[in-house]
Amino acid sequence: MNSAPLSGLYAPSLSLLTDLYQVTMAYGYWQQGMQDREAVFHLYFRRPPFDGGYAVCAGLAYAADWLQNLHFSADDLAYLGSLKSAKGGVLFPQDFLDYLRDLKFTCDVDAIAEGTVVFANEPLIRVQGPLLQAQLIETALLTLVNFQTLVATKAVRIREAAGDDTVLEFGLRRAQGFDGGLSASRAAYLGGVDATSNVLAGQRFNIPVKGTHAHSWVMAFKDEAEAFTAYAKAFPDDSVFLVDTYDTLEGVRNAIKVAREMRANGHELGGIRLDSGDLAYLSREARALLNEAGFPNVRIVASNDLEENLITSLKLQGAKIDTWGIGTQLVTAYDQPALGGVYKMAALRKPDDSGWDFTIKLSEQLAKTSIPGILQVRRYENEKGQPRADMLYNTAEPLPDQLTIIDPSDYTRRRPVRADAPYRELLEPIFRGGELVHQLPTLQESRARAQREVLSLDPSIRRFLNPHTYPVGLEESLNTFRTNLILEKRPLRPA
Ligand SMILES: Nc1ncnc2c1ncn2[C@@H]1O[C@H](COP(=O)(O)OP(=O)(O)OP(=O)(O)O)[C@@H](O)[C@H]1O
Ligand SMILES: O=P(O)(O)OC[C@H]1O[C@H](OP(=O)(O)OP(=O)(O)O)[C@H](O)[C@@H]1O
Ligand SMILES: O=C(O)c1cccnc1
Repeated sequence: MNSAPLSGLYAPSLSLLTDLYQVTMAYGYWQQGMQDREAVFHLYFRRPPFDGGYAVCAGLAYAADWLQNLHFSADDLAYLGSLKSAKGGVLFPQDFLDYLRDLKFTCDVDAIAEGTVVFANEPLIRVQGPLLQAQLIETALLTLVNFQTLVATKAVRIREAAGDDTVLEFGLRRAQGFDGGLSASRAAYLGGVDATSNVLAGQRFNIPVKGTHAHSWVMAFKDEAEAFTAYAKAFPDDSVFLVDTYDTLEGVRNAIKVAREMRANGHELGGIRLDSGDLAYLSREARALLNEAGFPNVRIVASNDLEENLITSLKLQGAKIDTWGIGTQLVTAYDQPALGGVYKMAALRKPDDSGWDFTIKLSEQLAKTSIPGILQVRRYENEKGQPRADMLYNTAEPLPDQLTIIDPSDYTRRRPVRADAPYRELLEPIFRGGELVHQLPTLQESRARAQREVLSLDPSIRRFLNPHTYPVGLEESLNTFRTNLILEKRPLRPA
């Protein structure tokens, strides 16, 4: 079988990271002469993940990087040129491939900063530019933002449950392939974990790397104590012993024995790790043994399919765990493996260039009907900077003096906005005319933002169980316009 070398996966051009239909539509638009008609698209999700009250957005740095490098290489074009139609002719003619070869990304992109708390229906990214380009980038934006937003949100929840304890991400081996593992490590760090076991993520993103050792280390020696002694010899100041290979509490006693030897040589054992059994009981017993032996500072690390609800439960059970090692549940977002973010067209220049046609995708469910316009998200905050309500409005239309926010699923729920209410506009310019115009924050800055933003949310929105719904509504004139557009587009079916 002809298999491409893995080292090619991160080659400069990833422009084919898309669904075929983006390219077939691009050809169709080009054939129709519609390629440069200006269009506006929004990327948003319809429900916060994990039945939670919010999400923390992530993935913009990857998306910006992908957009900056968007071009079709000779290899890409050769591949597209090799695709056949059902009748055996070429799928894409040479003159279209020539067009793609010369294509330069020229769109405007506005986006919400990574680490910002976001809610259903809010555009995380708005793209405005030539229809062909704005459409072509859909799949890549979705794959990059959906997954990282999902994992960052999961990490925030785990951080909430762990409080001030240390959280380590151990997921690479269980992640969805190595790109999934790499972007999950990044998103998990953005969401608040303290370190990762993923060394490539450490190198690429400057994330602290940490770890213990595996059961195989213990199995490789005559007995557990010998294994611990050997590990301590290799890492006299960085040892955490995995104590459950044979019998956990016996393992703790062996760890104490070796810790005494280490102390005699001027070193301190860093910690022990529990990886099976009743973690509440075993951690309490282990703590007692360590304390009695004069090792109150030896940390207790726990792992084994942990997630936010288990951490909460273990804490309620009085577990004495200082550090949580979390793999599978975090990097695969186990309880909700996809965010479900979508990318919908919201405006198209009229063919005669005389203004905008605002576009809508209808659905049987009002909640799934898209929002037309060139949208901005305005977040109203109280004096302490705590979010109170978000308003989506159409920047292509003048705003009335008196603003009212309408719940789009129930127009009787309305909130007048005080004229002096402080607010922030969340979408900020990232690309103008295809040029990056924004100094993207470092991962560490986005992580700090996520922590600040989550803390500023009301606890009723942060709680895991039946969280309060944060108010996100449409500015009244946008809501009226959308309602009329729905009525105009929906066929009248006589009873
Ligand atoms: N006190 C506890 N309360 C609730 N859940 C717990 C507690 N202790 C451990 N768990 C969790 O229970 C799940 C199953 O643990 P189980 O005991 O079946 O696995 P195990 O002991 O690790 O088995 P194995 O040796 O096969 O790995 C894990 O997700 C673990 O984190
Ligand atoms: O449970 P997770 O949240 O996914 O965390 C990662 C798991 O990966 C390791 O187990 P594994 O059995 O793969 O290797 P080991 O022999 O080192 O325990 C580790 O011991 C954790 O249990
Ligand atoms: O360092 C560890 O303890 C570790 C790393 C990966 C997976 N599980 C545990």
